[in-house]
Amino acid sequence: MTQDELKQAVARAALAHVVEGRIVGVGTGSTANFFIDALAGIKDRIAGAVASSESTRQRLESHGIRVFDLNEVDDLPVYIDGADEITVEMHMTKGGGGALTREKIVAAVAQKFVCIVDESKLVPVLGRFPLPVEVIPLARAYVARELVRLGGEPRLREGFVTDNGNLILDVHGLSIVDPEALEARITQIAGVVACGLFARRPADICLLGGSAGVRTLSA
Ligand SMILES: O=C[C@H](O)[C@H](O)[C@H](O)COP(=O)(O)O
Repeated sequence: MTQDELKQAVARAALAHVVEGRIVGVGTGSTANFFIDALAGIKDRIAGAVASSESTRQRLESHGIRVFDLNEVDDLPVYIDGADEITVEMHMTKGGGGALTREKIVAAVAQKFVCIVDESKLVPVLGRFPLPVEVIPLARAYVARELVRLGGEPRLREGFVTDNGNLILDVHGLSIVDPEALEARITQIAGVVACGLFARRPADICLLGGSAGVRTLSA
């Protein structure tokens, strides 16, 4: 199977976690896009969706799925999204598409986070994928210096502006031995909006697509 076929398989499997008659939280990226396309097939059985990015909002709406503002939603049973890396502890690196901040907010509201990935994303330790950090433009240089002090090599994502009007520093070479501590440490730097580590709010389950089919993992 190709990587896209594996992504499609986990996206379809995620439909089983959508709660009928309720709003579903929807992530961003190529795997989430396959999920949106699958969700269109059951759109009459859900109340609508909340989107973690403008691109996701547009894709949902193009399928005729009603998109709610998160501020209108006080109870979200499930959030479904991809990841750039995930461990068996359900810790993730996210933000390859630059949507990490809104993803983190929607994930925080949701009762359950279902991560959908192909098997190439499962890693023993996070860190091969550069860690995205969203920063306020004014703080770019300061935050970059602080990230160097933490042992990383931050690189500005050239020509990219987030949905929130901010910049992304992709941090290479970090040793992520304690993801929760590092997430807290980076988030505390003045000017950081969010860091792409999802360890303090890990996934609840992971649907992992491989050549033998879709496996369900949980911590
Ligand atoms: O900002 C983007 C998100 O965190 C994505 O969920 C992540 O980059 C994975 O994307 P893809 O499914 O395209 O590999």
